[in-house]
Amino acid sequence: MSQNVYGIDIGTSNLKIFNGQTKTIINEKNIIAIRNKKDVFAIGNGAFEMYEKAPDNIVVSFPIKDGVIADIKNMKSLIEKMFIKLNYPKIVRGGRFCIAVPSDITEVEKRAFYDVINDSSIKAKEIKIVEKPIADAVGLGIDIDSAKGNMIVNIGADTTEITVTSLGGIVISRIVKIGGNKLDEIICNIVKRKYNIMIGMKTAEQIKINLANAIYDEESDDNYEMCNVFGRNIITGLPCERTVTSDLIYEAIKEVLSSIIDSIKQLLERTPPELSSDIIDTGIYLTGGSAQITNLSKLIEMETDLKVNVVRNPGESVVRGISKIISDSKYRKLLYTPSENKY
Ligand SMILES: Nc1ncnc2c1ncn2[C@@H]1O[C@H](COP(=O)(O)OP(=O)(O)OP(=O)(O)O)[C@@H](O)[C@H]1O
Repeated sequence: MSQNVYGIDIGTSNLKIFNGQTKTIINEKNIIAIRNKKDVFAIGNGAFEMYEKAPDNIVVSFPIKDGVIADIKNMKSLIEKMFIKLNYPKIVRGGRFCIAVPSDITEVEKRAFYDVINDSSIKAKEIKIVEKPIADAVGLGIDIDSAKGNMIVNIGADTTEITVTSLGGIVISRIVKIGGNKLDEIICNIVKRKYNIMIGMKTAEQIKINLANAIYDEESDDNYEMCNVFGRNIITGLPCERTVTSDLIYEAIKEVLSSIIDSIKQLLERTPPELSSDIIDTGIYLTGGSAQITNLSKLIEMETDLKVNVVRNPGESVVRGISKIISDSKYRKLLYTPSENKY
């Protein structure tokens, strides 16, 4: 049966919306292009096309920074226009909304996510929020009411959220401000340092997706890969092309990956022993778009001696969880309304 319900995961890099009418998920870049400081020129994937290419009168920006809303005005405009673009405006009238929020942020920051819908032109009947790791757990198919402890590590664009859940709640959780964007940034830096070539963040992301490998064996030819990149030579100022290899990318990213693993180990050390034994049994669940880095799950397994589970399309695990939560009344207890604070 179709339902007038919508689930939203507002990430730093991607905006994911579940539509209960069509039972579909859309996943677009969470970015907006504003022309002449006032007109919304483009949103989502269309605005991302313009990123790092737009003339001075068009400002292309991401309204979320480090997992929290940095620009509420643009975030509201983006959501409103996204619903119009997806042709939802007629059906959302009177709809019920569920928004996922990071757990390790302040109540004021959580309230801002709620206000994105509440203060917009969308006429919602009900708006609830759910903690992201809880939605992640439901999306992973974990029995949320069980007394068994689970560790979920969600590696997104700006953040890594590490959480231990049990009995439908969060036992401990920590957000580290490191994710896929940090890797893109250091890939830009190493290409500049090594080859005197300036590349954009989009090119760096493509290099990461094609070449990043969390385990690199210098003795083996199997993991040696390369790709051609285009940029600007900082000495001549001219456009140029250059081959970048996987060993260079490994050297660049290995420290960032090891600091993520250190944070996982720190949370394991703080986990109550009874829950630790459950985690030994079930292993760690790895989610978020950056979980797709080649061999990252294997590296975490080697470093922690724990099994690591990765699901298909890990970047949509949270929104898959929200879709289940909002569609089934048995999950209603996981939803709440944040307190009305001013920010
Ligand atoms: N195949 C891939 N290999 C490596 N990284 C990838 C791949 N696909 C996507 N990513 C990275 O995943 C990140 C986006 O993941 P995700 O959608 O979970 O983040 P988000 O929810 O927008 O961010 P956050 O959780 O930090 O708010 C980006 O940094 C992107 O480059």
